[in-house]
Amino acid sequence: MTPTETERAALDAVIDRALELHAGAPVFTASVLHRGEVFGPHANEVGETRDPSRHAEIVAIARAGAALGTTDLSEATLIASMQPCEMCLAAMRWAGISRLVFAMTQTRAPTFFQFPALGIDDFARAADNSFTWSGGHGADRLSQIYEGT
Ligand SMILES: Nc1nc2[nH]cnc2c(=O)[nH]1
Repeated sequence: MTPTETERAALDAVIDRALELHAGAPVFTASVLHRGEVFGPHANEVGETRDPSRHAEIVAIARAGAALGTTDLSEATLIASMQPCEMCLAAMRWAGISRLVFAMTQTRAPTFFQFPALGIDDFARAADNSFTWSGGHGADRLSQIYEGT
């Protein structure tokens, strides 16, 4: 899948936000792009909420759904600084999102995944390819945050 210009612009903003927030520990950011409107960037809220499920993508999906008054984000694209983890891929699917664009990849930063034997291709296949994705865009800008961790 080739990201649209709007998706690339939203990804650039997500990357910028991660770099702004970065102060040592890895930081993750994500947005939901829905009909040209960007919800985000939002950061991971695991630390402040003490909730291990509060990944940036979950926050972005929750905020977009709340703002739009729906759980149906089937017209949206999920945009993330890091390849979404297994939990976030499931949340994306529950929201009906079928387009995904991200920067850093599991291949380059494998430590952030709980099921390392499974790659995103495996998840797409297991979901009957009901979502398309494109990753690695701008990943070099984030190598200081995620690589070598
Ligand atoms: N993609 C992603 N990976 C993570 N690993 C730990 N937290 C996060 C997060 O918020 N997003």
